[in-house]
Amino acid sequence: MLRFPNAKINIGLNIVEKRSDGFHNIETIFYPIPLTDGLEIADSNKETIYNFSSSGIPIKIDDKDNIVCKAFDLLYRKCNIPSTNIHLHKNIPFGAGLGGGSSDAAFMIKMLNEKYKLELSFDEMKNLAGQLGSDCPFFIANKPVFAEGKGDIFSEIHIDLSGYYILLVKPNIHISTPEAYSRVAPSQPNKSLKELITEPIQNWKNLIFNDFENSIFPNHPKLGNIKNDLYNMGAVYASMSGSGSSLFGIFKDEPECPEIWSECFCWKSRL
Ligand SMILES: C[C@@](CO)(OP(=O)(O)O)[C@H](O)COP(=O)(O)OP(=O)(O)OC[C@H]1O[C@@H](n2ccc(N)nc2=O)[C@H](O)[C@@H]1O
Ligand SMILES: Nc1ncnc2c1ncn2[C@@H]1O[C@H](COP(=O)(O)OP(=O)(O)O)[C@@H](O)[C@H]1O
Repeated sequence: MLRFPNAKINIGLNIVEKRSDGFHNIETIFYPIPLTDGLEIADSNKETIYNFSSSGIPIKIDDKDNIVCKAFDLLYRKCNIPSTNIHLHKNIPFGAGLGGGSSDAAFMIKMLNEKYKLELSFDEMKNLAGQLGSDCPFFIANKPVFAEGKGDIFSEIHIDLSGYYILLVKPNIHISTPEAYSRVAPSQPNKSLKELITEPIQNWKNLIFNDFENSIFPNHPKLGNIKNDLYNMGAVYASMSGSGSSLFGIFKDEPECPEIWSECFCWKSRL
């Protein structure tokens, strides 16, 4: 079974308050984008519970620390799963605010449920995903939502960016999510993002912001410069995604990836 776990962008991100469990309540819009990894599972005749291999962008961690293996382990402990071969092809940059690892883990849960007919309900899969990371539950349904709480309480929204182009730029800067949260002073937004997102996209530039930008741009001016460049290139809306370090622009006409970003990961697609 072969599936393609996709990345997400955050359109707006308010860090509302620090919680007693150390996490933060946030408000954000999760929007899936068609930049994908490849994840394959197949029957194995080995004795180990899984055999993991990977290709594409190298992640220098032990196999057991890879979140797809953690997802497999979680289901193995709960359900009756036979030995499985797992192959992950990594294409989504990590430490990028694109949720690639979270998506791999959520897809692993959905794929095991389908392949081995585990009959886990949507809510059961969402709860299991929540044990692996705050961003994981989103990828179970994987459609645009307004998210609250840790990023795991969803309500439906109707935004449709189809027909627009996205240009994504990820410079060679790695930002750790826990560190990014530790540098932000939480505050209640004046107006909820759920209301602001109903404005036409042309108005988002002056209304919808990612709170991480205020603490990250001063330490990494290159990121703020890329956001300005995206607007100068004609983006209708531009922002950092999640805790960075990728930036995205939404364009009406197909953009080009300029030469100045030849050192960066640069990707574009029609939405
Ligand atoms: C910032 C966001 C925005 O979508 O995404 P990324 O930039 O990582 O993609 C998410 O909130 C990241 O979610 P995720 O990457 O799954 O984080 P987790 O593994 O659950 O948590 C890593 C650490 O981040 C902090 N954390 C995470 C989520 C949250 N709502 N509050 C937090 O304070 C905690 O310190 C936690 O120990
Ligand atoms: N399958 C995986 N893909 C990406 N990162 C992974 C994976 N498994 C574990 N990780 C670790 O999780 C961290 C965060 O990855 P990811 O969720 O893709 O990025 P981000 O938090 O920027 O959205 C990485 O720095 C990496 O060390």
